[in-house]
Amino acid sequence: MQDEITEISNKKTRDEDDNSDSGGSLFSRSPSPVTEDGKERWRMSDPPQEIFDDGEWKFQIIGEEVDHNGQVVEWEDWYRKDGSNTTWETAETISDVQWKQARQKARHEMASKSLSMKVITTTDIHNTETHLRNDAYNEKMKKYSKQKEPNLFEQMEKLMAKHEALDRIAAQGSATVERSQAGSSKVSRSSSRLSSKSSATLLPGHAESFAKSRHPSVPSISHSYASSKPSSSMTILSSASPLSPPLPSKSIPSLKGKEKAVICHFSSPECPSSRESLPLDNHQPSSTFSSSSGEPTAYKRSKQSSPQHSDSESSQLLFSSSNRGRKRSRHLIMSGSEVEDADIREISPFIPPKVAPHKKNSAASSSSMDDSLHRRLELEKAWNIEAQRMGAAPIYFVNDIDDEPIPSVDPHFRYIEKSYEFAPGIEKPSDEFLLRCSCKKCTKAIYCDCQHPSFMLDEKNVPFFAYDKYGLFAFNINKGIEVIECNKLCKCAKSPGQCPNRVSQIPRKHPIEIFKTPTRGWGVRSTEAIKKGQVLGIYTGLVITREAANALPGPLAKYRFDLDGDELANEEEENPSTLGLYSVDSRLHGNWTRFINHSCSPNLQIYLVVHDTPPGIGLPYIAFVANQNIPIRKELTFDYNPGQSSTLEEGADPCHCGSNECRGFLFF
Ligand SMILES: C[S@@+](CC[C@H](N)C(=O)[O-])C[C@H]1O[C@@H](n2cnc3c(N)ncnc32)[C@H](O)[C@@H]1O
Repeated sequence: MQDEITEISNKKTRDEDDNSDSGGSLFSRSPSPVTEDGKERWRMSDPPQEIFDDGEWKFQIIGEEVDHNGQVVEWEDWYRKDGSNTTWETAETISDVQWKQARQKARHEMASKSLSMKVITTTDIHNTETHLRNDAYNEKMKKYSKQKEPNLFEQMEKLMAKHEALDRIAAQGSATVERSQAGSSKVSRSSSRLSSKSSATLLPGHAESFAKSRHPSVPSISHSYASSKPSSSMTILSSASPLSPPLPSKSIPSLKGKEKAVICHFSSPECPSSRESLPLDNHQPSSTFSSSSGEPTAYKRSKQSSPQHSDSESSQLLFSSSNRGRKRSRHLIMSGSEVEDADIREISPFIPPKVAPHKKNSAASSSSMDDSLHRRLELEKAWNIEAQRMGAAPIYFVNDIDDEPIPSVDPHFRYIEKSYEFAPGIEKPSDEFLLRCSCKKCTKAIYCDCQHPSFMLDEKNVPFFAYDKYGLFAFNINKGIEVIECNKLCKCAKSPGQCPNRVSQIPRKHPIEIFKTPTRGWGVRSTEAIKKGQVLGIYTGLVITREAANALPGPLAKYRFDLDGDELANEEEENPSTLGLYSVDSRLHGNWTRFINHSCSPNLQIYLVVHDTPPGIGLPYIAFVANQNIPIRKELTFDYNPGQSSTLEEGADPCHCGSNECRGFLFF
């Protein structure tokens, strides 16, 4: 049999060579199925049968590509027993397929990565590999059925026990600190008390999907690309109150290996991080760091020991003492767990803000002051721990307008600096679908494989990058086009800073103040001047379907951002990348960008960028870039709806952007 196949394939190669000059399509190059002396050389399989059953066309796709013109396709990865490898297949003949060894291995690897089947809601069937995965998955399940079924409940119990153990350690740690600081200020005591613990919990609905995941059912082929049926995968979300992670303490287990742990108080001159970063008047929030002497308050403070900056305060983190110089890898230890992130290049300190002087000396006012201050510190702490873990500059809350200490965020809100969370039923496509390049340095887009599907082409169809050599956005693309950045799998990019085409992935370097405005709720500004073209961050949150987003009642839709790039389109312009499948909801997960207010004359604009999802599937990030030089502490704004005219529509709120070009109303 094998000889026959080899013979057929050799013959085919000879024939192809003979016809190699004929040009034209793959099919015009194929030899005639009949030889000159009238013998059958090879036989084409029949075209697909159009079987309409309940209105569905039943066919299966073998391999990764199909020809849209309905012509015969030759496949590289498989052959039939008779040696042919052409065309579409009906379900009945599919068992005949022999996978080539390398592909077989790849399929099994793909299937073994996950027990759940990915269902990608996309019209792009080229990328779904639906049959391939389905088939490989079935083979794998057949193999598994002979083995002991993995008990996922047991695994979950183990996981929960582990988290409980960590909680106990953290609780003991906090108690140790509390005892050792008896007599210190109220703020530090209450911040210990309010520190919460982390535990793993199954959210409502997940228990069911978890149980299902023990006997996952393989979605049918037609489902896989005809609908966005939720997959049976399980999600365990940590319910650790992100607002108050446990305080690190001296009783926390030490660093791995030989490195010695030192306690770093941000306000202490001993702290490597504070020494590097001070004095940084740009990094200080306006109301909290004004200093009459002109010397930055935070710097002055670092020289004195204040009870407000005691060990138990939120700004306490542990760093590895092996740090040398600025570009080192640090170990950041939080609540007994160690996070190592070589990408953390510049850790800016979270410096506890100055306490405003008490005007009234009554116990009541001082306790409410403590409470406000405490709430602000807690939120700043939670957000900055996460921002800092991602190597991003600090975030502060400032209110010079009234007594509201912080914006009202949901108690379960979780800060995410630079990625999406996905709602149950929506899965992030696996990294297998990511493009990758093998350039050493991505100096020219034309040589960078990541740019092949890009629409960023000049008039000669030559691709170009979206950023200039200084890492600034070049404003050279049509609105709505997805910028394709290199990703973690590319050869060029060991870390975002090393590739000129990973700009939106570089940790944010500008500190952010979330401040109360007189008329627009809370807004955003930076404590540093910002250059035109500087990319500031991406909108993060929970990815939900468009249907779910449309069902959100008005007030809840405030933090919704549709991933269709409509905000980029002008009235006259068609948006080329409108897929409109998903929205991002930043009510429960998100970052500082959720506070960016609208202006009819904005100083930021947005663009679409992909780096950890494939292009063209409706899951880009929304990146914010300065469209002009922005002075220090000027409010950062973007236009929520650039195509909107100023005609009043029902439900529109009055716009208070204050611009001369104000269109008068806010539209969503
Ligand atoms: C995404 S939120 C921005 C953050 C918001 N200011 C807050 O305090 O949470 C959008 C909401 O902010 C308010 N907002 C934003 N820009 C505004 C403007 N130019 N005029 C009036 N209200 C504005 C509106 O209430 C709007 O629904």
